This record gives sequence, structure tokens and C-alpha cells, in this order.
Amino acid sequence: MVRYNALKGLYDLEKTIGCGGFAKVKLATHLATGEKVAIKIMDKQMLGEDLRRVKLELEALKSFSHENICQLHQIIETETHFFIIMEYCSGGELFDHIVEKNRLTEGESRMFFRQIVSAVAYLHSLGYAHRDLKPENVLLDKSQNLKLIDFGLCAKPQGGIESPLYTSCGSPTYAAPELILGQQYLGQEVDVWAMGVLLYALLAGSLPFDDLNIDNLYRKILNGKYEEPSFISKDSLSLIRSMLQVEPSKRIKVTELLDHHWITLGILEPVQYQARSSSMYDSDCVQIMAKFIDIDEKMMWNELSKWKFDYNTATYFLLSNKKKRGHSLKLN
Ligand SMILES: CN(C)C[C@H]1CC[C@H](N2C(=O)N(C)Cc3cnc4ccc(-c5cc(Cl)c(O)c(Cl)c5)nc4c32)CC1
Repeated sequence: MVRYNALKGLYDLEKTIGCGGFAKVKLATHLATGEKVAIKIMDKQMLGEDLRRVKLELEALKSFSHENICQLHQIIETETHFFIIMEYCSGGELFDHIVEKNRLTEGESRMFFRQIVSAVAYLHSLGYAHRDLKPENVLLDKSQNLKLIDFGLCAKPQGGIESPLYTSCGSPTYAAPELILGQQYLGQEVDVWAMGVLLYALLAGSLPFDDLNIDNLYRKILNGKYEEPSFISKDSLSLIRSMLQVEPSKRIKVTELLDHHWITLGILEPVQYQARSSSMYDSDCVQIMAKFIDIDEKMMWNELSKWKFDYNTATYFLLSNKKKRGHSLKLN
């Protein structure tokens, strides 16, 4: 097991839980609380021009605070490595969950899809587009809450979310027609298309556009025709159709999804997408942390409210998670 000095005394590294391109993601334990975290480790030498993408993702992650977006806890940068410490999602990938159950019922799909709409609406409200939405980038935590991950491709166009983007990116299977054609496109319209593919995958247990031959796959996407299985309800099919519109301007807007009748069926509540109240002050956690290093609570909160994403930030997040789960609050 490679030992990293930067993590000594702070985190205990455990097994590798995945590899993504230029990064390795490992399970680890945050020593002060004993809570599990995921640490994305990147070797700077191997990054090359991807360094820009990493900086992008870090800036994005630092500004996100939402129930359905994987929470950043701490960033450690050394001469040779980046360590990105994040919330551990023990429920694995949504993709595996769908495969395991073959396909989900309309009710289950609605509960998951509402969380995706909430996360994407939140991203767009901050001027970001994800641009690589796919089941592999949607994880589950232990209580089946969805967590969006992998913001390496997310964009915050200078001119705001309405200004066109050019770089074609993301996986072809979920890529919108305008992306494939290399045309100018709006990040939020591309995200809506990918959400349509995601909703189809939840309800059908298969992909609307799939082909081993990339040219056939492109033709199918540009054609915008896909199979409508008989077991999917008319309501569901019409929502999917409104998202999988080849012409971007004809596609439903994320804001129209928030209170769409399929989304609110049986729930009657529109989707809320505001930032979570975690930036609220949790005095129990602050008191425990202050006592632990023998400073007063005000000093501690003064320090924490700078959101430095240092070990204190991680401890505060993990302690408040522990409290939310009703566990005893103590620091080691
Ligand atoms: C295929 N990808 C390019 C990488 C893959 C690496 C493992 C990861 N994972 C898994 O695949 N489990 C099955 C376990 C797991 C548990 N918790 C996680 C918490 C965070 C992340 C995460 C990973 C990356 Cl690359 C990020 O950018 C962010 Cl913001 C977050 N991945 C986690 C993760 C999923 C993605």
C-alpha cells in the first residue's frame, strides 16, 4: 500500500473503489470522526493538459452545496499530488442498481429522477452545465439518495449559461445531436437531452440509442427515433419525448421539469433545488470541535465559516453527517 505523507494522521487509506482516467479513487477513514470518505488521488506528473480540467472541477466542487451533489470535504495539494476528499457513496452506481433490478417502476424512477432534476436545476442556477450526465456518474448513498459526480467536463461559460459552447465532450451514447454534429450548443439543452436518456434507462432498463458501431449510433441519435416499450406509460413516454427532441429549441426546459405533472404525480410537490442548509450553523458540532482544540466556539465558527476545505471543514461536514444519522458525536 503506497503511503502518502500528506494523509498521515488525517486519513487511513483502504481499498481502491475505482479508476477514472487520470485519477484513482480510494475508500478511506477520516481519523478524527471514524467516518468513511472517498479520496480521488491524482498524480500531477500524469495530468498534463488535464490539469486545467482538474482545476475546473475543484472550483466547481467548492461552490456546490446540494443534497444530490457529491459533497467535497477537503482538498490537499502537494508538490506531486492532488487529494480530493469527498463524501463516500456506499450505494454504488445508479447504473448497477438499474441492471440489478432489470428496470425500475414508474414510482421508483420518479423518486430518482426528481433528485436528478434537483441537482441539474441547482447546477444551472449557478451557471454550470454538467455535460456528462450518465448513470455511471450518478451514485447512491446508504439511504438511496442520489449523488451526482465527476464535474471534470462541467462548464461555466464566461457569458453565462446562455452562451454557446463548442467543445464536444462526454460519452456518445448520451450525447445530444447538436454535440455530435459539432455545432454550437447550450450546456443546459445538452443536459436535458442526457436527462431524457437517463429517464429512459430508469424506466426501460435499456438505452434509447445504442449500437456497437459508432456511425450507426450517431445516425440513430440524429434521427431521434427510439423504441417505446409497451410497459412504459403514455405519460412517461410523452415526458421522455419532450426531452429527446432532436431540435434543441424544441426540448423542454429544466425549469419546466420542476413542476411537470409527471414529476409531481402522487407527490404534488414541485422539485426544490436550492442549496442545502449545511452552510447553516450547527452549534453542537462547532462546540465539540472547539472543545477538542481548546478554543472558544466563536473562534471555531469564525475559522469554519471561511470554508477553506481543510481538515476542519472535513471534520465539520462529517460530524454533522454523523449527527444527522443520530450517532454519538465524539472526536478521536
Ligand atoms: C468512471 N469514473 C470516471 C470514475 C469512477 C471512480 C469510482 C467512483 N466510485 C465508484 O465507482 N463506486 C462504485 C464507489 C464510490 C463511492 N463513493 C464515491 C464518492 C465520490 C466519487 C467521485 C469520483 C470522481 Cl472520479 C469524481 O470526479 C467525483 Cl466528483 C466523485 N466516486 C465514488 C465512488 C465513481 C467514478
